[in-house]
Amino acid sequence: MFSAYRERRLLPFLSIILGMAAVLPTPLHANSREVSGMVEAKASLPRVLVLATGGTISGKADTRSAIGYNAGAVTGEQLIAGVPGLEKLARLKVEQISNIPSQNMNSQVWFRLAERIRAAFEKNEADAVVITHGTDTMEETAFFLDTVIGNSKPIILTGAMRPSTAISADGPANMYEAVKVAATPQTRGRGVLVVMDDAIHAAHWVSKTHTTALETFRSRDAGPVGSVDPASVRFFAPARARIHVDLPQNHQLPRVEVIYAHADMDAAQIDEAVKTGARGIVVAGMGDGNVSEAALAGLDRAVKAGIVVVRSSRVGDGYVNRNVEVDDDRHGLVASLDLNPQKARILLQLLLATDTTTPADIQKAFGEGY
Ligand SMILES: NC(=O)C[C@H](N)C(=O)O
Repeated sequence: MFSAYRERRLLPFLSIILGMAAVLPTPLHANSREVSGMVEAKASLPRVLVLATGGTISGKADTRSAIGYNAGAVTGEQLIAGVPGLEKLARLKVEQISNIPSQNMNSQVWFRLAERIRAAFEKNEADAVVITHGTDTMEETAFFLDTVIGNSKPIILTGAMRPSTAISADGPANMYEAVKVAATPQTRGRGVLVVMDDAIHAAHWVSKTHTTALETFRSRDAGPVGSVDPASVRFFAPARARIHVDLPQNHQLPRVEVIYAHADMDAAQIDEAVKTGARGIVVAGMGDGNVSEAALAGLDRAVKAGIVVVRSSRVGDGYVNRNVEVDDDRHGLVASLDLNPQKARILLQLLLATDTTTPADIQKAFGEGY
């Protein structure tokens, strides 16, 4: 409900206390919590529902080593309390959906998120949603939600590369910018976005590209769709048409394997996927989605067994187009165009789960070219 949003009463003696807060030698986080708690969020501000799922943004140092930490150790509520100024951007309500490192992200959490967001928008409980998330699988959650939620209200994912206890933790700045983008009217109708390190990325194109750097998210080919700084939000690319698939009603996704191609590749993993009951295979192919002759023969066996095979690429940029080096028509294969293997897997899972099963129809959903 509206009243449940973080609206804090303006305390008497605000200016005196704020002045004290500025000179007291309290730690930054405790100080920020105090200050933000004393400033009332205006009723005219947009309502942003924060859904916390875990990740390094909720990480805390662990004594096992100088750099060790556990992701998903701080709650969403604590996280918000450490970001001064949010109350000037939006009225926030925080809910904890999970508290896991995103290497453990799974379809149950995806369905929980999708249902919660759908309900919040349908019942007009929120004007936008911000999801705090680990960075390892952020692009996958973003793409899943972008595909199943048709609403034009903003949905922003953000996270951090450094845990909350690190020197120069990036979580608070990313959180601030995510709420700023969520609260900006121009963000409507742009699908699910990832806001990290001053950049705004579309779910379709964004990928994590560096193991540890703050500047890890990159959008393939054309780059980010916008930028954000403490003063402004700017979009410099038009909104992309979204692929839409209905949320499967039974909340189940079929098994789809991603198989990574390499020199000297045989068909062992492909045959194993067929034997163990995969409904689909996505190949992270070499270059333009290529595989060896031996692997292609394995893919032929998979297609004959009724498994849908999508060719994607292990290369980070460019399109995998139909019938270039591989005769997709003859082999009955689908080309992923600009979806990377992990996102192609999600789209194939959703299509199979909603009874789109022929390679021709699946190719249509992936797109047939621009
Ligand atoms: N920076 C991060 O968030 C990495 C962490 N492993 C996660 O994805 O939860």
